Amino acid sequence: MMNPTDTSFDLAASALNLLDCGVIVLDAEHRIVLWNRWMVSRSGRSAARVREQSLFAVFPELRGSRVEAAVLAGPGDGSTRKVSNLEGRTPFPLREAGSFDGTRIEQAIAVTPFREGDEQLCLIEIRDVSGTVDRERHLLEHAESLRARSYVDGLTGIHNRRYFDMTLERELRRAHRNGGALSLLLMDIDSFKAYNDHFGHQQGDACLITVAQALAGMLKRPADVAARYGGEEFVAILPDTTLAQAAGVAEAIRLDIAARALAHAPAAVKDHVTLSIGVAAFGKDGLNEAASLIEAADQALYAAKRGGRDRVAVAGTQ
Ligand SMILES: Nc1nc2c(ncn2[C@@H]2O[C@H](COP(=O)(O)OP(=O)(O)OP(=O)(O)O)[C@@H](O)[C@H]2O)c(=O)[nH]1
Repeated sequence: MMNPTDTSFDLAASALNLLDCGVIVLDAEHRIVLWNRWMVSRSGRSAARVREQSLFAVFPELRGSRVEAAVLAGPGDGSTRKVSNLEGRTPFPLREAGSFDGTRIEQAIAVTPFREGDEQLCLIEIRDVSGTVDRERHLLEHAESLRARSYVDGLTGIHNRRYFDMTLERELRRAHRNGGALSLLLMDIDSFKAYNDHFGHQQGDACLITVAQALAGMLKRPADVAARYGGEEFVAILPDTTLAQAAGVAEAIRLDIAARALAHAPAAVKDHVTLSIGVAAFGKDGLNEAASLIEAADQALYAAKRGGRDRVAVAGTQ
């Protein structure tokens, strides 16, 4: 060991106390021989109080932890063992300086056995990584919220086209595998240009929100998906639903929107807001690809428009 009268020893002791991390040195019996000031302020225990005591008597909760395992493992190849990421990040009951009942600081811990002369010692370094962990958590939450928002239509709050495309591909694969039914509704607000021209674009937006929310509310099964397809067009994916059942759902939606009696422009076909709906189903006439299924629903929608609007048309029946 160093000579305590050596000035380099004093220098080392001062530097140790200035370090922005906890430093503990244990002897071969795991008794604390060194405990720097960082440890004093974060643990509320002075060096005099803990010196010569076993680390596991000072912190009984370390028993059975990976910190204990790393310490007990002895010198091994003399390499440093990083233990903090292998278990919770707060193995030591340490809190911010001056706060003895606050939350524990998050810790990165390194355990390094070493020899000094004949003595077997063990260095434990503890770093406060609370800021990093907070930033990490914040970034994760931010990424999650961005991901969620990238699937939501900014105006209406229901799913967007991107989510629809992804879900349709997935549901088509599932229907292929299980030989199950899958139907698609393509819905368009009738004479919406006239609505905008008469009431203004802002009220047009409010109308889109009302219709979108009504649609989403009408679809009761958890696997059903309502999305804004673009402009004043909406779409619904109905898994495990046959063409005939989907036609029934479409008719219920049409009636629900009409029953809301939302005033329409004088130039519109009806005096209230109405929907035209095209229905198509997977499997019928080889409609087993997203593009052909959408095309079939679109043609049915066009037939509904041609037929006078405010109606449901089913693919393959016009
Ligand atoms: N307010 C508002 N209007 C939109 C939005 N997206 C599309 N539109 C309008 O929706 C109208 C759609 O008009 P058209 O495609 O001509 O169809 P339509 O007037 O609904 O007539 P039919 O579909 O044939 O019954 C256009 O005037 C678009 O400007 C939007 O986000 N907000």
